[in-house]
Amino acid sequence: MDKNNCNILLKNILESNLKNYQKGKVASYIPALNKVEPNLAAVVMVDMTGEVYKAGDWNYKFTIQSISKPIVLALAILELGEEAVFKRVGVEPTGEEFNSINKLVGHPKPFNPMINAGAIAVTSLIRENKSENSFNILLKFFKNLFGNKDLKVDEEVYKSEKMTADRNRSLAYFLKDHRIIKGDVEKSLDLYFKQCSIKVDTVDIARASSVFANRGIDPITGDRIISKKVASIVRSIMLTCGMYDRSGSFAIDVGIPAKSGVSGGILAPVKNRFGIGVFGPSLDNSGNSVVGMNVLKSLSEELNLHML
Ligand SMILES: NC(=O)CC[C@H](N)C(=O)O
Repeated sequence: MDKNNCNILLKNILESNLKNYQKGKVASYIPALNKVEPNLAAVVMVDMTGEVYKAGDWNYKFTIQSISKPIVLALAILELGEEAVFKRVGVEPTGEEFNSINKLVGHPKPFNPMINAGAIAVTSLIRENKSENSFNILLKFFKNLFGNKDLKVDEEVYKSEKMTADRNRSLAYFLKDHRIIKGDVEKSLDLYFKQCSIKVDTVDIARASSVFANRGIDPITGDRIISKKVASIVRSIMLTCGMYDRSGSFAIDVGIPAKSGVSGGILAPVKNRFGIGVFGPSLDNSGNSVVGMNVLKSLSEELNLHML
């Protein structure tokens, strides 16, 4: 695709969808997230030759939040194998909010790894080894997958979440009581808060997305980061569960696997075509970026990206 034309297309799509930020709200249940300007917006695409197209506030930094969930899922499967991971977490949608406790009662194995309960269970599987603590193992994998050696934790957001995470703490202790989490609960929670607080920009999100789109190979460096099978598992779970209880309507409208985070990012890999990252901090009531979803819908229509 001609680079100039594609950059213009992205700019036009972003501008025509920007006003939708007024239909949502910036997350405030983690107090440090509430400081952002609601009308920031960005879209970045990486194609399978490694070309990068971008528009808007693409270098604005935000915390990755739930977009870390598919990444840690990939790491856990690589470290422990599919069987061990899916013994602790399922692969079915819940139709509930991302931090819901409802479905755990009577069914302590979390429904899927994209909701908080399932993600905390997956994070608890990342164990330290003789030479490295579990956060370093996790961060090293993120740096590799994002092609960015400078990734680090936003300390303010990390502390803010840690101090206000009563819901996540209750989910984790419930999982421990049912032996879904086996180790130290506070350690698993701390690792989860840190993974959610890693600072990224929309280019980082698009690059990580391009690895999933390119079936495990980074299109910019040509390095294999994850196996084809792991890329396929993660894309599949994103399609059915990545947008929480909007996943079904998002699949109909947009037709691209996607994972959102409460700071406003969405990672959306289009197999064999593009890694897409979008950003807009104003959220709908399911916790998904309003501008981000609209931009993805327009892109899907303009570039014929719907998979079904
Ligand atoms: N949907 C999200 O991005 C949620 C992530 C956030 N850190 C939480 O656990 O509540």
